[in-house]
Amino acid sequence: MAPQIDAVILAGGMARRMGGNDKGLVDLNGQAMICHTINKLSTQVDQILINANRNQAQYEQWGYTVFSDQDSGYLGPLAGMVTALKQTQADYLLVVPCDCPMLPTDLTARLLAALEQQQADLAVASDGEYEQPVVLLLKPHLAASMQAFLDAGERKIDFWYRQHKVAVESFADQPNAFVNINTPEQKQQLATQIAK
Ligand SMILES: Nc1nc2c(ncn2[C@@H]2O[C@H](COP(=O)(O)OP(=O)(O)OP(=O)(O)O)[C@@H](O)[C@H]2O)c(=O)[nH]1
Ligand SMILES: [Mg+2]
Repeated sequence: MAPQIDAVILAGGMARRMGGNDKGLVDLNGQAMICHTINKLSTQVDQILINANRNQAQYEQWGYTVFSDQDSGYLGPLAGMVTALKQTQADYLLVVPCDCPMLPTDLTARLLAALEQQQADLAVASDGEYEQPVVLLLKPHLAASMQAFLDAGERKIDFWYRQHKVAVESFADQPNAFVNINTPEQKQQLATQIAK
């Protein structure tokens, strides 16, 4: 039987480089940025959860389950991940950021295959050069270790996952897959590219 896979889209940051506007909700070519991410994921997972610390009602309008960090201190992406890991009933949790609108359509399948083949606890995507620490496939039992890491005051995601058996899956075949939008200038550049 195929494993159940939930996805959580992280939209819980302060988006300071975007000028403090909620990054998931800023317009990218006529749609909220997170809608581009949702469109990429919708056929890849059983359920999509959205992690946001403000504007929850606006995210709920699309019918997805929205939740905020258990710890409301803006502790970084791990705070959203650990909350989702504790909530999910699925076999795996796919984690992606809201600000990567060009994610691969075979992201889940390839991360799962890598994880299973290597009998790993988690899989991380790579662009061929750099690992993408907020693009992960996780087993829910990892919640305890992630919570302990946060409780110790640690925040760096790759430091956390290196404590476990990690499969790295390269998407070097899709050069724009992890284009990451942090500033209005980057958003404008991608909008122009998509429109071409
Ligand atoms: N749940 C949660 N998610 C976060 C937090 N900080 C960042 N993220 C998410 O993690 C992903 C990557 O973070 P960044 O690109 O640094 O986003 P950001 O922190 O909102 O933006 P900056 O303030 O410009 O750094 C984004 O999807 C953010 O929404 C947080 O404290 N809690
Ligand atoms: Mg940040």
